[in-house]
Amino acid sequence: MEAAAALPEDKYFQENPKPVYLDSLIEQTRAFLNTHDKDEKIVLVTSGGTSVPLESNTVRFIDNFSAGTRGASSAEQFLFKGYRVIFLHREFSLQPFNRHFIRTKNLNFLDYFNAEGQIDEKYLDDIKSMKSMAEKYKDALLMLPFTTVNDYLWSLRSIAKLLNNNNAMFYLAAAVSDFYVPYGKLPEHKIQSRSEFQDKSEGKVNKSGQLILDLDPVPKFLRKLVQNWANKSMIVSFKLETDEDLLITKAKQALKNYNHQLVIGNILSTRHKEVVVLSEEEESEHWIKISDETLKNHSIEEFIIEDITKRHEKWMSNDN
Ligand SMILES: CC(C)(COP(=O)(O)O)[C@@H](O)C(=O)NCCC(=O)N[C@@H](CSSC[C@H](N)C(=O)O)C(=O)O
Repeated sequence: MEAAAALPEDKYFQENPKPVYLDSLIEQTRAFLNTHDKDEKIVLVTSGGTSVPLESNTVRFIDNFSAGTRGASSAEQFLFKGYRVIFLHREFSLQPFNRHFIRTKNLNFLDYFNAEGQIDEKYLDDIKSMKSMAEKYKDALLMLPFTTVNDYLWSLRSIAKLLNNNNAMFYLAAAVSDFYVPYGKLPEHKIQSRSEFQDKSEGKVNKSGQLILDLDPVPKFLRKLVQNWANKSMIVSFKLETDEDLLITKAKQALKNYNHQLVIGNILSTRHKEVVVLSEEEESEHWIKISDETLKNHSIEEFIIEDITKRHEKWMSNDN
């Protein structure tokens, strides 16, 4: 059977309804932009994985892996570099500053407190220092959540149109679904596990009780972002692979296909320790690698953002 062709980006937005909260997200973004000079450096950091609901009243969904570490840690580094940050993140994924106390090895929320309900002495300094940093940067950080790939695409397009300027950077670390169930094909109610209980029009479970998934490709929104929505901004996308043999080729292909400024390639299993930066200008691959020793007291995002912000300075001075 012929693979379904991806909807052209504009058609996607005609056929898949906007999230109910989109107008409020746009208002929040406008208000955030209005509280600062328009030529101040700003970055949209996307973070976490998008989900693909299988029913409108969602019981089942397909998720994209991402803890949100890359995005949340990068957001912190951008703030330290004087950027304002719009953090478009998967709801409940890791967040700047808070991330240091969530999903840490063998430590749960209540482990930070003693029997009297006070913060345990041994964690007090860390918590106080993170709290003061979160306070210091709170006015420079706008937190905007998404859940589904549809939430993400509508939000990205709306924010991009407001941000489009050469002092703005797009740092696309979110793990975005490549396949989805178009709104017109989405069953309204929970798919029944036994075919005799489901409305024949859903046809998701066959006679042998197998769940048959029929997903369409997500439109290649990166092209629209580069050529239209944010054509004045510097755009950094991430290429995620699990097979090392594919990484460089796929990252170069993305750069060629979309004509944006940077692709950061990473392998799922080594993403905390090494990435490769490929730019439209340089032919060579620029690897950023950190040792296990360095990783004890630093994050790779410190080195990534150091590199990326230097490139953005150049980009802005060339008055692109
Ligand atoms: C998700 C991770 C690996 C971080 O992990 P955590 O720290 O655990 O959060 C991130 O570094 C990354 O590669 N993010 C990007 C992953 C991704 O989905 N990249 C897309 C490109 S952007 S999705 C755009 C669409 N497919 C298109 O081509 O237009 C891809 O590889 O294909």
